[in-house]
Parts: sequence; structure tokens; C-alpha cells
Amino acid sequence: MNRLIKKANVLVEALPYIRTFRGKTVVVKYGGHAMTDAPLKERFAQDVVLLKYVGLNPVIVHGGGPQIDKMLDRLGIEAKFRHGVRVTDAATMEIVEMVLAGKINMEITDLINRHGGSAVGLSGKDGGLILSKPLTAKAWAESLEKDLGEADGDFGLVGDIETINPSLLHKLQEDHYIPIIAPIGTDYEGNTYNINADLVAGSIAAALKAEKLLMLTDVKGIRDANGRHLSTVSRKDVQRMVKKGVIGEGMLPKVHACLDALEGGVRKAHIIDGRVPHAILLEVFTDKGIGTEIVA
Ligand SMILES: Nc1ncnc2c1ncn2[C@@H]1O[C@H](COP(=O)(O)OP(=O)(O)O)[C@@H](O)[C@H]1O
Ligand SMILES: CC(=O)N[C@@H](CCC(=O)OP(=O)(O)O)C(=O)O
Repeated sequence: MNRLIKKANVLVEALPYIRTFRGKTVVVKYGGHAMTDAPLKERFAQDVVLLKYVGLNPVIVHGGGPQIDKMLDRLGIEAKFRHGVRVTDAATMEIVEMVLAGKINMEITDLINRHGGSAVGLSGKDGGLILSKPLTAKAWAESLEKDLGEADGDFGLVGDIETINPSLLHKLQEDHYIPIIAPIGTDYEGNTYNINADLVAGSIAAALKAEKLLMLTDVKGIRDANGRHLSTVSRKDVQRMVKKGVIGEGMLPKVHACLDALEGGVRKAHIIDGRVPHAILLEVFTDKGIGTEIVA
């Protein structure tokens, strides 16, 4: 009996959050490192479907960096990175699009549908969702607020986001679909671009004026210089930690995408551990939440 009462209490704890967030948009960035084992993927899908069933509007933006690396390796193409960005030539772009839009996007769409949701897979090409231009080293340094030294060449077919046209997403949401977005962009000349998925998630969240942006990754959140977990981090903290080299690598675009999203009108941004089962539900529907909240 006690166990049953506990179960009821868990549901009741979620009630105020369900009431507050009904009809609101939650953008979830599902990182390549968080898509690890099959049971975790199932739990991710359950969480997304549950959000939808209780009246929220989840929108998923996925990554797939490790999966692209694996495919490049299989095909004997060397993966090259500069300042955390995949240098993308035409051959690499073909593989990036195949893996992100052709494979991962369809897997996530199928997974969510099998759990009772109505997911629709898209890339930034659909409905002119992501208009892009080439990312320059200067623009990348600016968006990370970091001195990257000499602007040593460009990144090839890596995209910077020019505009997000969210009209297709609004239509899908009106019809109760869950959009699943691959971080691929296009320009008016028909070029295809590879875009960092964190940046896409931040810009989509801002364009939708989302209630929340959740970045699922493979760490508990942000660590300080002593390896301690931080539950809240401000722009000033970020600037200080980036300068000291405490925040680096893949965490850099994540925190900046969160800060830009907050500036763009998103209410809350969190970096959470996608390795924790039901990380999304724990963040959205509990008093304590998990991970690191980024505040403007
Ligand atoms: N201060 C920090 N706190 C936590 N993680 C950090 C920090 N600085 C760098 N990182 C690194 O950032 C990584 C997350 O980025 P990334 O691997 O690109 O994730 P994803 O594939 O989910 O986008 C972590 O695994 C960690 O190694
Ligand atoms: C330009 C650039 O670096 N694009 C990324 C896109 C995928 C991504 O961002 O995946 P994660 O979120 O799993 O890291 C890449 O090619 O790996």
C-alpha cells in the first residue's frame, strides 16, 4: 500500500508543473553522446511522449557527432576538427547528411512513434526551416566569446544560422506532431551545411520562444575547476570559466547556445545528464530538477 501511495505522491508532485507548462514548448537537444544504449533511448522516447500527452509541446533537435565519426572511419575518410568544429568538405558533408538526416533522424522518429507519439522527422531543409551561410572562424570565436588565436581558414561546408523560419514547426505543433530536427541547413544557392546541433537547438528554442531548452549530454552538468558540480551558472561565471579553460570542448557551444537562447526569449535553459534514466521528466516535473541551469 505504501508503495502505491508513494506512486500517487510522485504524480501529485508533477501536478503544478503540468498546470504551469501546459501548451508551452520544450526544446530538447539530444546529443550524440547521450544516445548510448538501447534502454536509455527507450526512456528518452517515453519521456518525450509523456510530455506531449500531458499537454507540453516537445521539439527535438538531435546531434550525432560520434555516429558521424564511426561512419567516416568505416569509409576510410579522416575526421578533422578545428576549434571543436568538424571541418566539412563535400565528401564529409555527404556522409554527415546521410548519418544525421538519413539515419539518426529516422531512428528517433520511429522510436517516438513506437512509444505512442506522432513524430515527424525533418532537417533544416524542410519548409525552409534553417537558412544558413558559411561559418567563419571569426563568427565562431564571437559566438563562443573566446579568442581562438589566428583566424586560420574556414571550416568548409559548416553552417552558421542566418534565420530560422518556424512556420512549419507551428503547423506541426497545431496538429499535435512532435518535430524531430536534424542540424542540417541550406542557402538560396542550394548548398547544404553541417551545423553544430547545440546552436540549432538554441536558435530553434529562441524562434519558438520556448519555455525551456534542455541540453542532454554525457556529463552531470557543468563542473568547476575542482571538479565540483554547479547547479547554476551565469554569463559572468561562464566568461570567467572559459578564460581559465575550465569550460572547454563540447561544453563551450552548449553554454553559449543556452545564453543566446535566454537572450532570445527562452525562459529557462538547462544542461542535463542524458545518461540518467528519465532525465527529462526529472528536470521538468520535480522540485529539485537535475543538471546545471544557465541563467542570463
Ligand atoms: N566545465 C565542464 N563541465 C563539464 N563538462 C565539460 C566542461 N568542460 C568541458 N566539458 C566536456 O564537454 C563534454 C560535453 O560535450 P559533447 O561531448 O560535445 O557532448 P554532446 O555530444 O552531448 O553534444 C563533456 O563530456 C566534457 O568532457
Ligand atoms: C559543424 C559540426 O561540428 N557539426 C556536428 C553536427 C552533429 C552534432 O553537433 O552532434 P553532437 O551534438 O552529438 O556533438 C558534427 O559534424 O559532428
